[in-house]
Amino acid sequence: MRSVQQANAAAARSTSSPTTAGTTTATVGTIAGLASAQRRWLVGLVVVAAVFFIFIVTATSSRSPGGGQAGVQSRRWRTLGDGKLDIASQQRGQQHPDDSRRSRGRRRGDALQQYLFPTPSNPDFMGPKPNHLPANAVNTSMLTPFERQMAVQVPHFLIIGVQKCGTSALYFSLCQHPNITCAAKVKEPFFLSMPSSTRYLSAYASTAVSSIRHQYHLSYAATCFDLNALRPGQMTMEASTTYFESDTAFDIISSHLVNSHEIKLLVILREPVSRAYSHYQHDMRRKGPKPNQPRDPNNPFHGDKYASFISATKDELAILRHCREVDELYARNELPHKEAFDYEAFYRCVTATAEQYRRVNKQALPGYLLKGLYYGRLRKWLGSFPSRLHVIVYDSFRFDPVQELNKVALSTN
Ligand SMILES: Nc1ncnc2c1ncn2[C@@H]1O[C@H](COP(=O)(O)OS(=O)(=O)O)[C@@H](OP(=O)(O)O)[C@H]1O
Repeated sequence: MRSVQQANAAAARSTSSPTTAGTTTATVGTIAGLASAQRRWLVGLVVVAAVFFIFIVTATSSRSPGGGQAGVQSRRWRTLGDGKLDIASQQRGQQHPDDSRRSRGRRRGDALQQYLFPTPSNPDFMGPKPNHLPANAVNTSMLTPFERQMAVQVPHFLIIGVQKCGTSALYFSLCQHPNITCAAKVKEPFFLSMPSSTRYLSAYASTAVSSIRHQYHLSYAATCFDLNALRPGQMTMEASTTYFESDTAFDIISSHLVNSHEIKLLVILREPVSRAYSHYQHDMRRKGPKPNQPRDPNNPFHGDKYASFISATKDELAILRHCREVDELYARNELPHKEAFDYEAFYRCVTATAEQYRRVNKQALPGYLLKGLYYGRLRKWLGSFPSRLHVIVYDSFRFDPVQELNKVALSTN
């Protein structure tokens, strides 16, 4: 038997065959030949390019688990300048769990919203100064041209109210129109009745700086709409039932939006007692006691006051009666005023007494009956926007929706 050393020596001889050795020698000879032919610079260049290429590939893959595409994406996100939102993780090279195009658009819109209309949780916001945006304001020029074009599409028409008058049915019916894009994030964004909207706008009201108006529009659109879902050339719509009775919304629409935009307003009104009862049922469903759950003593909707519609409307009815009596005194000339029925005075009395009630009881009235006093508000809106406001009667819409929708289509062109 051969020894182990003899076997290893034989194996070593067989692996370093004469053919391989010959090839290696020939290659070395060729390179040496090239060098000797004064092409050494070419070889050097090829080696440097190869090393550079390997370095780039390694660096990109270690920064981004998703490969080169995610690397590009993280740079794109960084341009928004946000360090608090998901963008921070994008900067670290991590992809958001939901990284669809739609989701990215939504997050971008949220970032925009936070910078232009910061919430109390954003301590950097001290109120804007004329001609001076907050230092950390988002640079809206970083939006893509498509997003800019889409974002300035402030709603072409608004459903301004009234709560429990069929606004949802109206909104979703109009959404089915082929010329309307329903890209709303929510049906009721309440954007124009938010106090922060007035604060922002009032600082700029006198400056008439078009870029500020542009930013306002951007932020409004970004709040209402999923920017990626908007389509060029289509109308957009927003529905917030608080606008009808909100002075803030009225002021913004009349001082700002109507001057810069062909906006149309829709309001749908319902017989006030049915509206009141629908409103009461809505509140009880959301805030009232639930079966198999203990009653909360701190929740007024769990107490006796809201146990029935009659008891829930007792205080509001008392206010209406009180103000009506005041008016009858006017009518009998027992007060210095000579007018017969003075609705404005009646409405002022109701508003003032409801405000007094809120201060004394530290709680606002739910408005089951008071929200049905349409006349005072309607007069204000119609007085300012006679050609822009289209009024729909709930019963007509309920019984012949097609005809009413056609009238809306005509009124909004
Ligand atoms: N198609 C159609 N036409 C007319 N009315 C309809 C329609 N669909 C629903 N409803 C009734 O509308 C009431 C809800 O109104 P809103 O959608 O404005 O409510 S909300 O303010 O958005 O919560 C609510 O009234 P009540 O049932 O009396 O509560 C709905 O029944």
